[in-house]
Amino acid sequence: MKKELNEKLILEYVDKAIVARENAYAPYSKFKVGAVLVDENGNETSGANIENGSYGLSNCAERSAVFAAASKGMRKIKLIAVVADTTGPVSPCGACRQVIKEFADDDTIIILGNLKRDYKLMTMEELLPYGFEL
Ligand SMILES: O=c1ccn([C@H]2C[C@H](O)[C@@H](CO)O2)c(=O)[nH]1
Ligand SMILES: [Zn+2]
Repeated sequence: MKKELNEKLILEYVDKAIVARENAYAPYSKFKVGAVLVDENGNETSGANIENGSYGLSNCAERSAVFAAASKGMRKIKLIAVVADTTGPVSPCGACRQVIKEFADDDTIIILGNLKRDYKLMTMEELLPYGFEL
């Protein structure tokens, strides 16, 4: 998949994550995050962060996207793009890195971006080296 990726396509995924971010429910932190992922069949699913008045029950955008995809039967993530309104590309939390890894390969493409369309391209292995595996 990496070979087929060019800047135009990367920015298309950044833009899709920006659209997904619009559905974020973040009345407490006001920090909206969006994610879009592509599975091995080319199917796309998106997610946004969904907060709760009991703050600890809030769910990040990345996990929303992965859980939505897995609930539809998706079992292999080939690419995931994440965006937030950050100065540089957003950096996913540790919990989300581990949850993405469950359905990823070492060479799964990770696109980290922001609303200015700055982006950083990396692999799963780079995002979470030495992650937990059963
Ligand atoms: O990579 C990240 C980092 C944070 N959040 C969410 C969790 C919470 O709703 C808000 C502030 O941490 O942003 C994400 O969705 N993804
Ligand atoms: Zn997270």
